[in-house]
Amino acid sequence: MRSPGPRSSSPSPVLSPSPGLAQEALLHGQFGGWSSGSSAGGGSGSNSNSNSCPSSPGVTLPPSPASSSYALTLTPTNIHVQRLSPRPGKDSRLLLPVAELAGCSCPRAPAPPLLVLYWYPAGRRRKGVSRRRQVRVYLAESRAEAEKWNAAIQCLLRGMDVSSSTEFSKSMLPRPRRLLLLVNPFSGRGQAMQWCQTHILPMIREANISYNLIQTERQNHARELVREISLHEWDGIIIVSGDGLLHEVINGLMERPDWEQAIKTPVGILPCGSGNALAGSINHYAGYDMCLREPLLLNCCFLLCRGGVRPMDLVSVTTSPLPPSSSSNQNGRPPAPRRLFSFLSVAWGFVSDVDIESERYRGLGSARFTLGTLVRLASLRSYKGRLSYLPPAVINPSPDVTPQPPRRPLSRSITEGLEGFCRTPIHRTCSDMGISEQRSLRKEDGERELEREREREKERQERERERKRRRDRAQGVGVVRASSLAEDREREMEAEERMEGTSGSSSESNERQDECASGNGEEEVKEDDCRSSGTEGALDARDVSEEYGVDEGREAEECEDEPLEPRQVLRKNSAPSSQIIKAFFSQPIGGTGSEETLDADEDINGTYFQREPWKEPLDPRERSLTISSPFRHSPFSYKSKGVLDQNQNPSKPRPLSLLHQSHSNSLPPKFPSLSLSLSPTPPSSPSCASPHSSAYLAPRPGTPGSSSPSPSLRSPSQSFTFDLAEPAGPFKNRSLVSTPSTPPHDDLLPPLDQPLPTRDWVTIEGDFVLVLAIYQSHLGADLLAAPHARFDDGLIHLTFVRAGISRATLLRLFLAMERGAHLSMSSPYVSHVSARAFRLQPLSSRGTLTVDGEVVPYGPLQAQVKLHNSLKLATSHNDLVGKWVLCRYCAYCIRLCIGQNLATIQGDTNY
Ligand SMILES: Nc1ncnc2c1ncn2[C@@H]1O[C@H](COP(=O)(O)OP(=O)(O)OP(=O)(O)O)[C@@H](O)[C@H]1O
Repeated sequence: MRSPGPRSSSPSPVLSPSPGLAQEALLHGQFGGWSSGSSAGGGSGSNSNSNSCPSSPGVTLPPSPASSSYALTLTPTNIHVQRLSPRPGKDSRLLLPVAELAGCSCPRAPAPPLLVLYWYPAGRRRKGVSRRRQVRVYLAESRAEAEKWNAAIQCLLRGMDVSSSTEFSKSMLPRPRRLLLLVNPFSGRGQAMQWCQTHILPMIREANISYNLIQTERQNHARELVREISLHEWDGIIIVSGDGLLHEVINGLMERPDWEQAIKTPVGILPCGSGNALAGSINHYAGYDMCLREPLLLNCCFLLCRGGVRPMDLVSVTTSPLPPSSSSNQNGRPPAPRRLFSFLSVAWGFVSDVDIESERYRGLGSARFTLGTLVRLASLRSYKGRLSYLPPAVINPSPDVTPQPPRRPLSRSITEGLEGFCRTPIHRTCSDMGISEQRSLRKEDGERELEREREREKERQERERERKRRRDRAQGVGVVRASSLAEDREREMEAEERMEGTSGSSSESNERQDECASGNGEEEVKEDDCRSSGTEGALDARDVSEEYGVDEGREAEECEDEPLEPRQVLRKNSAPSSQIIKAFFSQPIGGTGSEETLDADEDINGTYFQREPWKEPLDPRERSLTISSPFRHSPFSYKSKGVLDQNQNPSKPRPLSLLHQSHSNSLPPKFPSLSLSLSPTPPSSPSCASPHSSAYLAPRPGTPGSSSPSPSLRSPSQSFTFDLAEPAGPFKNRSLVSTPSTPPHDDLLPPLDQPLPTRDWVTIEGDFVLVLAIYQSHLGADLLAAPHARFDDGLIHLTFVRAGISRATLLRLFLAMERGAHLSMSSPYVSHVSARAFRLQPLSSRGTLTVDGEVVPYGPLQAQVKLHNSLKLATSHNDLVGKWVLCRYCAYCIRLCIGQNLATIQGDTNY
């Protein structure tokens, strides 16, 4: 039945005019009541937030028609309900905003023709606003009528463009959305599965969403799953857990070869963890009051059912490598910096300490953080370190800021990233520097060289033909003697040629030696022997040389019994390539090395990339450590040489007095040793600092990425002593690089072990109580740590607290954070800044670093805003309700777009 438009009449049974009815009416009709309603406005309604869900889709409703009747009018934003037989003292009208509906249904026959509306109006609770479930059921005149209304409401819920002229039918509806739900049954207080039954699944069914629910069985299970699944089958991946599981999922997506597409898969979170920071942020952005537990879950689940999607920044984080003792290094591979992607935060000091140490109080739910905060306050620590950040004001990175030219191969960047972590002389000897020099030399020689080569080749062929003729003639006389005579003659000729060669000019000699080397058939055989005796490695090297333009004649240098010394002398210019070949030959072939080459390809730079997509080492120890307290063990802390670690007893809390450089309870009174440098480069960097830094690892002076005039000028600092053992095995210097599909390049940051750019960066060095980098508004569901943060603002919001702050002030800071009022707190020890990238260099020997609440190896770490991810979440923004909005660009690009910087936008769309 087409709506005749809103009727302007009261009293009943006609609808009275209301502001909502000023809108175009899509449908209008009369319905009977169903069962006994309890809410104002009449109709049939039932309130429920419990498991008992009598009118959920698929559940047969009890046949209890009510005597009352209703006039319903559907507009693009509301359903107006008018009770046609008003009850005294009760409001006869009810407004159901479409925005508050999770879904609607029309139960199949033989059920009566019912229109069932699942309404979640916001209601005030003790702590915050939460939605309460109400089911309203109306009996239509016919099934067709019920189905038409059902289709019309679903169209509105899905954000489809409709008007009063639209013929609503079931067929015009898009297919139901399909969600993959990943549930961590142990998150928070272990209630995730229970809440699935009572809250999540009923609402998802009501929203007509198809789903597949998988319980995770172990840590990294979700990560492995999303690496493997075919993503096009899903409209979104929803985490029913805390933030830790979402961290796994995002990194799993980024580890896929098709990560560029994969990361566009909408993801969402239904909070069942203890911190629930992202859920708190979603709740905040949607305009709801702060709330926890079930109210928060209902809000997020409701938003999920509405299906709005917002882009969200993703931050690329590079952490220090795993310590060599971990099993990932037992296969001979050196420790490599770890790249991961973060959606929430990086924390060091107080915040990460509380997060990890309060694991022991997990049973308390979110209250564990309160208790952990009090415990840590009682024994306040500070940590020495250096924090550098790139303020957002710098829009166009200068060439200085991006030391890596874009066309440099990723493998090389990664190798450089290993500086200070491993010593790799041999491979660096045959690195890109030697190759590029060789290649540039050859370029300079250019065509002249080519011409000479052609001439030599001609002469060689001519001589070859002459020899052949002689041999043929000799064969005609008497095979044995004649051939030997011919050979003698050949040898004489060759000797003559050699003599001429040595007495001629150097370039001439050079040519003749070439001829000698290649023109003599016998020598060719020997040389080939030599090559083949050089094993596959020689052949590989030759292949490589062909590809990279390395001199063909270099293999002869390996044949020491060949009469080619003059050639060697004269071929001085090819020294770099011969070094390269020597380096290749000096690699033991077979054994471990050969085995490694099975799953890895080596490039000419001495780094390697894996053929197989890189798999996160599933180190059982790492797994267990991720959610463990550093009191029991300190998994990733590295020791400065000579610092005695007296905290080996895993069961014993670490005595504060033993902390290296820690001030524990006696915090320094005022800005202890704090230095702020705006520019130039920070006093030292991990690369400069590491005594293990090798000249081989350093970029050559004057080359891109080089900041020091000479490697020898580097000044080791005591601050960053990487106590890493030399990895064993022939391929020890190979870097562990990423998947074949290269993950996005960090354009604002040099490799972790190289100095930061000299311009634009701000560096603060001193004693910190905490450093927190956050990109969402909430640090926990009840901690509004960055009130101004937006999902896609392209910014990292840094808060750092310096040593000297009193316990009382620190406590006040966290209390104020609950309301987001901490920014207005004035304390000389507390700073808040925004950045696009930062680097954190802990100088204290022990501590805890977390990324999205997960422990990462302790040591230098850096991060930059990189990608946006289309997070599946709905907001109260009308334009997004019911739509799947996928933005192609990261927030950075969007901001630039506003600034009309098209060149940079184009440059940035490649990831
Ligand atoms: N089945 C499982 N068994 C053990 N650990 C798991 C399982 N599934 C996931 N995990 C791991 O448990 C850790 C904690 O999970 P999660 O962060 O989701 O909950 P939480 O810590 O309670 O919440 P929050 O991070 O919000 O405080 C994560 O590192 C995750 O990888």
